Amino acid sequence: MTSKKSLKPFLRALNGETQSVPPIWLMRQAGRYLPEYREVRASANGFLDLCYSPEKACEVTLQPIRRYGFDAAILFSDILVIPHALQQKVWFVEGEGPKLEPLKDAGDLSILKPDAVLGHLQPVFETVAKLNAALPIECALIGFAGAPWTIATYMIEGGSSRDFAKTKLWSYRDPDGFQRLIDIVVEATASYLIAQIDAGAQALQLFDSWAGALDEHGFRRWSIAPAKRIVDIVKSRHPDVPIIGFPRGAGPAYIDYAAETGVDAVSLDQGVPVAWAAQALDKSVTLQGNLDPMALLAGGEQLDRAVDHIIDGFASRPHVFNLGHGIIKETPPEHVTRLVERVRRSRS
Ligand SMILES: Cc1c2[nH]c(c1CCC(=O)O)Cc1[nH]c(c(CCC(=O)O)c1C)Cc1[nH]c(c(CCC(=O)O)c1C)Cc1[nH]c(c(C)c1CCC(=O)O)C2
Repeated sequence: MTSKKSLKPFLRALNGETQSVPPIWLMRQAGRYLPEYREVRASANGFLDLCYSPEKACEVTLQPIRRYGFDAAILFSDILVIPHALQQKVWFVEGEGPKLEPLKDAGDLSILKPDAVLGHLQPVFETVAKLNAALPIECALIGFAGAPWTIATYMIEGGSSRDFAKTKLWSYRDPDGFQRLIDIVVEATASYLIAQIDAGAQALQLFDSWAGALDEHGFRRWSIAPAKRIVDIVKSRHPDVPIIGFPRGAGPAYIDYAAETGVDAVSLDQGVPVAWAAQALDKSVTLQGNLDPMALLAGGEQLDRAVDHIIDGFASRPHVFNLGHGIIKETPPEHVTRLVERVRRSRS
């Protein structure tokens, strides 16, 4: 039997424990700001090949753990492996980001092959199993997926987008057809996350990176409702594995997300005021965040001040220190060293 005390610090925070020094990990902690990542990346046959090569994916996941001793490792993969596993065409262009052959309307949904998903993703589960064996005992392993709304934006826009016009217009003009796409992604994502836990993931994060683009009604239907269904399905199989929700840009709607989806924690973007979140969000929910990635890139005393503000503001609640969004690739690795030392300075 594992007592609460013997849990890793990161899992203790997700379990609702307030700690004098919060555990820390960073979104996109494995990536191009690290020279050792760039070296492995150059040896792969493109970015997706790196995601599907268990040995290499395991190596790049471990790199930031070796360098900084973070409290959690996040599986190295990408949210776009789900459209790819559904047999949509997905590729990455150097310097431009992801490209997909876009779905135009509900008539294109027959392209998607839900039965192919788990077979396609076997290499990812192999990476999870390797990591589970390789990670230091005090370091937790996070599995993840994109939330259906965010995944749908890539599937419909064919890549990154500024205004999500095609996706939003589809959702307004043909909500039933759009719901069918969301349902396909919900089912694929829930089985993908369950398989990650079966392979050894100890916590999950659901990235709804573009939740902030939705209006009030859209947020309920396309962000909260699908997240709740995924949480329900995953928890029916693995009730004890904590889930972090990240409805980036949700603003005051973070309150509804935390209360209504069933997640154990929410990750806050840097736009959320610390004092507001600390008092307004359900006390049973662990808060993660929310340093501005640009403050980390800038470094220096302003970084220290921003870190202290977050640590102090969340001191009376269970908290996981993180960024408000992914680390920027120009960030000097020494700034991350400074950040980790600052967060842990009271740890003896
Ligand atoms: C929207 C999104 C994506 N991917 C992800 C999100 C959600 C989080 C967020 O909002 O940032 C999530 C993601 N992407 C990656 C991880 C791995 C684990 C980690 O956080 O260290 C995770 C958790 C690796 C990656 N995913 C990507 C890279 C860089 C690609 C490379 O090495 O060539 C990495 C390390 C590529 C990617 N993947 C995606 C984009 C838009 C891009 C291009 C942008 C960029 O180049 O930074 C889609």
